Amino acid sequence: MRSIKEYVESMQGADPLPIEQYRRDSFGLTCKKKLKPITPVSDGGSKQRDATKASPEEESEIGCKKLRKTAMEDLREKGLEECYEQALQRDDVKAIVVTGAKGKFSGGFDITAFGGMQGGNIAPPKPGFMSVEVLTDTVEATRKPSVAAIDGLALGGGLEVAMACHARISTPSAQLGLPELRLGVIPGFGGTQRLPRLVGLSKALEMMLTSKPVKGEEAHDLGLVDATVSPDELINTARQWALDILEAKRPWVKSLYKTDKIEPHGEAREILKFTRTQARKQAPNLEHPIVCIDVVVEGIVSGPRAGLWKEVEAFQGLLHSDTCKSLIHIFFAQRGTSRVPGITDRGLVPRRISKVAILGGGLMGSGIATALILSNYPVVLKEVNENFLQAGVGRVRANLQSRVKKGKMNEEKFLKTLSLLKGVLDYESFRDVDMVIEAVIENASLKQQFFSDLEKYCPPHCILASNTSTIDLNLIGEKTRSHDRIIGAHFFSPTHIMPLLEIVHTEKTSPQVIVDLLDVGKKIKKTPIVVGNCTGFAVNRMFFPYTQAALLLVEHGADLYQIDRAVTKFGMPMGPFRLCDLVGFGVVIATGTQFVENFPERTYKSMLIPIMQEDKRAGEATRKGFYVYNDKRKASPDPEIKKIVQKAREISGVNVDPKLSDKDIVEMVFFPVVNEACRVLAEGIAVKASDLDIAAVMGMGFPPYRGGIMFWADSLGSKYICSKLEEWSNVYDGGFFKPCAYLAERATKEALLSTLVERAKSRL
Ligand SMILES: C[C@H](O)CC(=O)SCCNC(=O)CCNC(=O)[C@H](O)C(C)(C)COP(=O)(O)OP(=O)(O)OC[C@H]1O[C@@H](n2cnc3c(N)ncnc32)[C@H](O)[C@@H]1OP(=O)(O)O
Repeated sequence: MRSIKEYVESMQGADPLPIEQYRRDSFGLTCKKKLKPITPVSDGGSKQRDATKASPEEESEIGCKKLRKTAMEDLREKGLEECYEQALQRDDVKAIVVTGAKGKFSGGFDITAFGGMQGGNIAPPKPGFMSVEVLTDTVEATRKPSVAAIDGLALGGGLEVAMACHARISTPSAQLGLPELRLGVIPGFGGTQRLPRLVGLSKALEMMLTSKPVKGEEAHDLGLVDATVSPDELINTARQWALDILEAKRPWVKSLYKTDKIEPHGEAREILKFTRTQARKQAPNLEHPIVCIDVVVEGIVSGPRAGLWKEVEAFQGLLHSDTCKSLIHIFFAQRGTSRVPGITDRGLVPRRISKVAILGGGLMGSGIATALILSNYPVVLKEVNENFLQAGVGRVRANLQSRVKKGKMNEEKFLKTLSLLKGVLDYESFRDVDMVIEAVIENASLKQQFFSDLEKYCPPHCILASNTSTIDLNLIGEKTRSHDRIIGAHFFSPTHIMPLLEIVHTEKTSPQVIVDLLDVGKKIKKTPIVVGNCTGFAVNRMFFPYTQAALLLVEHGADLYQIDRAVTKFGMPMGPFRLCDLVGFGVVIATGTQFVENFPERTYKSMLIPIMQEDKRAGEATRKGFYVYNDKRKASPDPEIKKIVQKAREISGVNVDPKLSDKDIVEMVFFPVVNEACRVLAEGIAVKASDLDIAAVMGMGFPPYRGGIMFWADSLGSKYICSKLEEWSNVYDGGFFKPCAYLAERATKEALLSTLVERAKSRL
């Protein structure tokens, strides 16, 4: 018998491709490294090469240049298909191992190519080329066995290639998943058909609908991979496995035709019914989860080949949907937030932050402390007295315990993480910290005092950050001489969960300090947006008209519960009144006052909340706000509210309008938000519109499948939005609805709001 090397051609480095650089490879999947062509393996194991041909590096260079063409041209020119053709033709190749390089398998199809196909710049692929012709009729159907050797990520198209192989070997830490639904499409290379046949309907639907990957070990338990081995053993095990298949020592499995994992008929029907109901309930505005279920069903009912063709057709349709365009925009916008012109392009290297201090152990301070210790930062938490300190430390402990309860953390890790927290009552432990985050109540003079203390006790290099959500940072730092190291680190509650971090800088904040905080933000797994200094910064300022518009509408006759229902139906996690209850009327009034003082010409002064306070209502905490709350914090409309609203209407003396439709309500609530977002952009508070999209999605819960506030606005058109605002501005007193100059100018040109052509100098 000949040696393994003589039989097996490893396609290592060829296809599918490693994830590291995430560039488009020659068959449309993402890769980092340049491609290497197939390298024949001789008897002695040494590599042979035809000297008349280009070196592997030269060839891969050519391959990479070709990548700039269309995804499908690339696919046809030199990709999996061609590599397979070569491997199938060669007599010395008896079996095939498909793998990535440098510990990565594949991140899936190149998402940038989606944009090209949507815009018509990239020719759409021939229907079924990859899923039927290449993967099913070549890779899976061929007479030479293929084994996928998976390390690192195997996502989307990458996993779909692996599933077309006759076996899969992975490392225990590899991550395998089909996250296409997160992008508004469904798996398009046969994943909807093969995954249910490998892991069963129930798990396959869960993996696709949640987009969550599984680790190698779980994948093994599920039957998605056939064995897990260490990275060192991966290729050899895969080679041996392929040989074993060839020699009939192991089964030659075509996963497309497996049936043993699909649940029995009755059970399958129940699973599908339940999943469909859940999908409709959880995402009533989304079509693609239901399409995904339909495609899976087609395969079960009419056979996997029919399922494959339905998948091809459905994928093409979804690719051009608004949902897909929006979600792809969000994917890239999120990754673009850490690229800050004038800051991150200076070559600055983030300094090491070894220890952080937090001032104030309330809800925000304890949440920030939790986020930091979870990422292994030692934290000093200071409070003013023992009681407050114990309460703060207790909150951190409770945050961690909830992770233990959910199985996200074991007891040992819990104790180790908590040991990183030190509670103190004085500033002594601040002498060697690299960063302080102040998280005390929103009171400018109190904050000024604290910052002047910090300047005395902290080392001169220490970053002085404030978690203020509205107060001007220049005011906070007024009594210090440390303006270059003062920065805003605005977290969102609940801090250890919410993904957004708004980094606010003044004209004097040093770029190094911004780069340092960006790095900390990344390490604690937050998405940072860097913005300029003003009242409310970008997120709160942009969204202050959200509540204001809702109050205005109620005083003008709208039903407040209808407003909340219309806004939730649009896709927000909760309506403006439910949000006010959650935040508490104290905070709503405190932040509202900042806006009334700073932007008097465009704030709507409603009496509704002060009257509610007189009625001893403060929001959810007091179980009474716009809603009443039971023991389980379930909100129910309160019939008593009518009287309070009536009183507010009488004080305002406004005319009551005819009934508004849900569409009117959504527009009247969100167009003022768009208007303020335009101001924020025009003033240079935000560097790019896509940052505001991410701020809206991650800070306010704006539905990502609408692409964020500016992306959504552009889908409606600046002219339409401006005309509506003008119309309402004429009907309602005051400047609340008045379109800003930027919006009006865009509307005249019928231009996009998100493309900045001429704008005020960026404050960065
Ligand atoms: C037909 C098929 O069924 C369709 C498909 O395969 S659709 C694609 C399915 N794959 C995915 O959805 C994976 C998307 N990518 C990810 O989830 C994450 O990027 C990841 C887990 C792979 C890596 O995460 P992480 O290490 O944090 O790196 P991250 O910052 O996200 O990405 C690094 C770079 O790669 C890019 N990138 C990542 N995946 C990409 C992809 N599939 N296509 C194009 N670019 C991609 C990012 O945009 C980013 O670019 P930048 O440096 O210029 O900003």
